Amino acid sequence: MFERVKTQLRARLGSEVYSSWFGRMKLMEASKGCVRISVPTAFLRSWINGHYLDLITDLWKQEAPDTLKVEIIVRTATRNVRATQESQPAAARKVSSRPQTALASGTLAGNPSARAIPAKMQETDGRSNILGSPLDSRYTFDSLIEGASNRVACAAARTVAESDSNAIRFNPLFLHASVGLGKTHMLQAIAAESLRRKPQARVVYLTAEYFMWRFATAIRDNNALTLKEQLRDIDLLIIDDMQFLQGKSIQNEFCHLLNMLLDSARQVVVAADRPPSELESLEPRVKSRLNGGVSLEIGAPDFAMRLSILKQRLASAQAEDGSLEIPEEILVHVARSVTGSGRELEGAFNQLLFRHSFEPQITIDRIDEILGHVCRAGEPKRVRIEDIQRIVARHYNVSKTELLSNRRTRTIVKPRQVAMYLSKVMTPRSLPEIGRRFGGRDHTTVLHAVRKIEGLTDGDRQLAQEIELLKRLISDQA
Ligand SMILES: Nc1ncnc2c1ncn2[C@@H]1O[C@H](COP(=O)(O)OP(=O)(O)OP(=O)(O)O)[C@@H](O)[C@H]1O
Repeated sequence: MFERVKTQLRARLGSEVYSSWFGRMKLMEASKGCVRISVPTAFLRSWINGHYLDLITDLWKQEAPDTLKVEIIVRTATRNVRATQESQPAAARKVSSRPQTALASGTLAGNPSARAIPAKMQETDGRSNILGSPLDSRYTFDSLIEGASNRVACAAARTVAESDSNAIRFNPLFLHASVGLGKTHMLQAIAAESLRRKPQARVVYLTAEYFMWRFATAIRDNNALTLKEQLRDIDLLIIDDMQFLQGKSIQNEFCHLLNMLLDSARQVVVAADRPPSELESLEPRVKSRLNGGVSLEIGAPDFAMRLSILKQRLASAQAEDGSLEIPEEILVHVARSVTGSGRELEGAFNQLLFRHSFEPQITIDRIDEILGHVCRAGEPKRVRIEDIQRIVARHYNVSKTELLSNRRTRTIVKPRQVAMYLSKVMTPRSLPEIGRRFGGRDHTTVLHAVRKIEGLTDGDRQLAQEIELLKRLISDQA
């Protein structure tokens, strides 16, 4: 039923709007007339509530007439955030996953409905970062552990934070890394250090989603001009999670701003989960401007870095609880076992701290049990060929039997080739294995399909977007 509602939404709103706002929706619950759909950020929740809730409710009612209510919820970080914060409309900041985050009252600039901001995030709010998101005061260069995987990026970040406007060297500075490897930490450290050195500097740190929200709200309230003038007047613009910048008109605005800042020698720093050339949803002009500076990758931390991160976490936990003792051998064991991102390490450390509070003599075996859970959570999800076939068939409105049949009509050949292509790129299965799963076809047929779709997506933007949408739908199901 959820798939049908999504198909209807896509048909009514078009692929671009659909993938911008609905691509990351997940159905959490549908019972007793109540439907709960989750999205990853408060920004998306607020936007969907404000613009599309009635439409979604109508579509559900068409599928299930006894539907009373559709509710959009945020699926992450809810443990740290009080209900009052739920009304906050913007992905104005990236909420840290630390459980001890405290809340205090305050107001986001220009955003009266955003009432609660974690206390540790308030220090620079109300200063020069007024147009942007509040900074988390824990994210500084002092707390950023340097090592082989981020040394070059750290050096560039420090140079940017320390240089004055006559000595700009890397512009724009583009940092990319997969999730949890410290992009936000590094960006906010740049903002904090710049403000520390030049308290009067106009520094703006924003997530791309917040940028979209600021513009969309300003356009709605006929304030776009004022906002543009304010943004024009800044010294350092820092944009996080660039991969989420969607929509042609917002990208045009961003492109104007980027051109204007770069041409007037103002520093711009951008981070994303991939390099500029791979940001499929970005307009070529934006990509090319972002490509014109320096692009650096942050890699996964090695053992030495992981151990340093854990030791640093322990030191700050000990600053709050002087009696806390965790033997070094345990930290070494955790650093060896949790080999993923800083965020996974943080998760492992929080688990450790929690267990330690009622099991102070915790053994390495017990830690393995606990970390088994943390490590599994960090593993990539396994995508199944059956899920790919089911989702692709539904997307193109053909049956799975038709997809696997020998019929050669165009309306079936294309979905079949797309499904084979996705099976190749999203699973570790070999070409012969994929052929077998597609009604006993030869591996050369699968190879032909893969090449055909690869060739088509190069020139056909709509197909490329369709493939991206399908990838997301499939990953969400995995
Ligand atoms: N080198 C590091 N030193 C200290 N802490 C780190 C380092 N790398 C990551 N972390 C910590 O790991 C957590 C996740 O980092 P952060 O949020 O900056 O990652 P990200 O790359 O922005 O993730 P996402 O792609 O999900 O936005 C943070 O608490 C951060 O402080």
